[in-house]
Amino acid sequence: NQTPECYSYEDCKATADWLLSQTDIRPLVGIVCGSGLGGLANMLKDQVVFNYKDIPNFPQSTVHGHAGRLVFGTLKGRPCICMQGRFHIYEGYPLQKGVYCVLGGPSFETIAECRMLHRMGADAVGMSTVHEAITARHCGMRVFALSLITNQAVMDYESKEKANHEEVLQTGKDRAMQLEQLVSTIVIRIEHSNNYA
Ligand SMILES: O=P(O)(O)O[C@@H]1C[C@H](O)[C@@H](CO)O1
Ligand code: HPA
Repeated sequence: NQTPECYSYEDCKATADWLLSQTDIRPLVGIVCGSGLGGLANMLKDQVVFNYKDIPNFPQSTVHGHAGRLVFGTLKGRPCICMQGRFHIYEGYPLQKGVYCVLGGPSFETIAECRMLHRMGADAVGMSTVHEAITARHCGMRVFALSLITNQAVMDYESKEKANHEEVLQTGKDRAMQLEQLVSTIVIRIEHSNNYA
């Protein structure tokens, strides 16, 4: 296993599919065990254990005291998964990040603005979501936000492309079914977790 430049959706799906095919356990909770805390995984009953080196596309633990094992099992009857060893940016792994930046709108960003935002670390730009998330947190709500990336930001002065609302609406339509399924699944899982609380 070599550290890739980045992990694509396909890489991650291959890893997940492989793991799911190896065990019937479907974890509700994931626990990442840091230095010296790998023993937490020993609390799991009915363990199914994988060494990181045997898992397709999986990074390797390099830090002393990180066993490099993925442990499935149950904790107090609830299906869980423990990572005995985690990964750090200083080990050379790419950060799987997505920074959403909000601007006031209603006009789309200029090319100069897109370039500036990109340099500042933004991966996506929009005109919503952040305000709602801030307000909801202010009210003490737990927040999960999900943004569909509907169009590419135009970064090139030579480009003939221009962000437009028709494309945004079309992509929304194209992905509606997947989003409906994703959101329903998330809602079901939230109810499920709350039942255990
Ligand atoms: O409400 P959202 O964030 O989906 O709406 C976006 C922002 C603008 O109103 C419009 C741009 O196409 O879509
Ligand atoms: O390109 C965009 N910019 C800002 N807001 C947006 N909402 C959808 N697409 C965009």
